[in-house]
Amino acid sequence: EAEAALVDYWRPNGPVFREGCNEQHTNRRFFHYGPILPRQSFGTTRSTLNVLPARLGSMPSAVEELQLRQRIRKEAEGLGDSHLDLDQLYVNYYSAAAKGRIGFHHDHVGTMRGVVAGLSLKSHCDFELRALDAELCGQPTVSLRLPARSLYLMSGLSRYHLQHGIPLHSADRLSMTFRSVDKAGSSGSRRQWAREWSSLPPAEAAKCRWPLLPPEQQADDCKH
Ligand SMILES: O=C(O)CCC(=O)C(=O)O
Ligand SMILES: [Fe+2]
Repeated sequence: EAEAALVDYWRPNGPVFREGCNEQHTNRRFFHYGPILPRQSFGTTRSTLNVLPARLGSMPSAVEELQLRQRIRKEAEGLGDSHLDLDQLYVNYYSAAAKGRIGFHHDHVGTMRGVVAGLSLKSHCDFELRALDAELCGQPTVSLRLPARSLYLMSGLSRYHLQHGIPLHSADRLSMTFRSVDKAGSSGSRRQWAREWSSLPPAEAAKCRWPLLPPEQQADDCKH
């Protein structure tokens, strides 16, 4: 039931379909929540993410109602990442008809903290891992089956060393990838991370890709 609601929300021609965008090279429909992303960091397969320091947008209400972040944190306990805010979310809809896939890449190290968590919904898929080490070049990739309704966690080797990718698949799949913005390790100061979206200079704002949901109202706003 919960899975059906999530799949329905992001389905092709569903309620938020128009707010997503197609990733040019790999035909995924893509929705993003949390930090503001600079436009120029899109379309590369090398690093998926760079962020602009300002307040973070909210998570979709279904994510909070299902307590997905709390549930993932529980599963990731013991992986050595003590700041699992999981405040950045990519939702990818891979349509079989559109030949959706994702090429080999590393998730950005430096702007995103250690653990990356991914949910696979609607269909299973193959998840491929490869090493770039010269001595392992030419070795076959490692292929894992991610079952439908499963969670994977990348840390250590899979996060920092190997690249991952998802090849074409014969059924539609929806994935939700959660990460944690590394505010401490980034170039943004505390004050910059607290910036309201409305205070971004127009020239800077024009170069951004905006999350689908704005920040939650601050408690102070409600008191007036
Ligand atoms: O669809 C997935 O599970 C993987 C998505 C992914 O690797 C990414 O967004 O960086
Ligand atoms: Fe990735």
